[in-house]
Amino acid sequence: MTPSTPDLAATSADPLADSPFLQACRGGTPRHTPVWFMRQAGRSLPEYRAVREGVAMLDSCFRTDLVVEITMQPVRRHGVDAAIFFSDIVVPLKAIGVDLDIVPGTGPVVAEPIRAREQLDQLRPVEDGDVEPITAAVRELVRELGSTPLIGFAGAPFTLASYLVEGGPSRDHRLTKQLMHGDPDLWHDLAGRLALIARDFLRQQVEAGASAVQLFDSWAGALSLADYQEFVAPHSRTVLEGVTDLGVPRIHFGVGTGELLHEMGQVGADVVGVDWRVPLDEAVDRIGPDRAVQGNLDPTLLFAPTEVVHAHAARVIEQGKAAPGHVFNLGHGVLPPTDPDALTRLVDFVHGHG
Ligand SMILES: Cc1c2[nH]c(c1CCC(=O)O)Cc1[nH]c(c(CCC(=O)O)c1C)Cc1[nH]c(c(CCC(=O)O)c1C)Cc1[nH]c(c(C)c1CCC(=O)O)C2
Repeated sequence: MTPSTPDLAATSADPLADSPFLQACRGGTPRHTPVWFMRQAGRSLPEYRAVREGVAMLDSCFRTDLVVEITMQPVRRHGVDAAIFFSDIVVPLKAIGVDLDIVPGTGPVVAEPIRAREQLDQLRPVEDGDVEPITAAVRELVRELGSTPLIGFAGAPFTLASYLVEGGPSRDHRLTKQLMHGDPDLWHDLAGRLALIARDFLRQQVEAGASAVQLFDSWAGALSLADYQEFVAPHSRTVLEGVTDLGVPRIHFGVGTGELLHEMGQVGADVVGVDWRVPLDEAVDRIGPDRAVQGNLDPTLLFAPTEVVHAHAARVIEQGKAAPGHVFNLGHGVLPPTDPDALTRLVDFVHGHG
């Protein structure tokens, strides 16, 4: 290169090169502890409730303008270190034509719950055309977000299967476990199809510009370790290892997964999300020293006085130092009645403290 040639590396510099979130995911020590919140976009924000007025949840997920606006809202308001793409775990199922809806106050409800082999054919692969408004939103968001990374996500096979088999949210996942143990071949076919759907949905988001992914196995904590290993781990591995070549950090999270943390780290995760039940230093002992962690302030603590929230947050940051990288988050999603100012104060505290 002659001295007069512009330095290409400098002119096309990667705006995400200094991202504290990406550095922590990769096991580095960024300038401050990065923080984002599961469900940061949503009902805790008055600006969210305003734009969602009169628009059904699933319709909003297929409207590029709304996805972009809703994803940006918490980034503008709280100054979090990552955006999470506004969508839902059932969106790829809706996109391939599964008859389901998201009922306010309940969650996903499936018109014809899956109980028999003949019903599996509807679970075909997600093609690019099925999710065009969504990938368009990802492309637009990545431009608008600049130096803030975008996290893409999908629901893991077990959590998706639970909604499809039960027909809606379930406390005990009875029918799902009945299928697993009563007809293991059908279970593995179902979970295998869901794994390909989740994998392809993640790939589509990353190819459109998302710079990390999170696989939500929210309800995996309902399983014993033995059942997780036999019936779930191989399928979650298909999803996470199916995006390895894209080179983005992979976060894997579930609720009540204290007994599964090690295994969840072994199915292709770079970062293991931990709920509030297990202190992060103890979680690191279980997961092993070669994974970053994400978590884990109890979301209900945000209803406590600020000094109590911050004392607990300081403890989370301290305990997170046991891991090679720590992304601060809640132990599960933001609860809708949370005061958004409490979230903004928490972001400022984490940035000033870590
Ligand atoms: C289990 C699960 C679902 N959806 C999701 C999970 C995994 C995460 C978790 O464990 O919480 C994932 C999800 N759903 C939503 C996001 C948005 C991104 C973000 O985190 O900010 C994410 C990451 C939006 C949403 N998804 C949903 C809402 C609320 C709908 C509304 O605003 O009317 C939002 C903002 C609906 C939904 N969808 C689901 C539930 C249980 C609900 C709540 C039902 C209710 O209480 O009304 C299924």
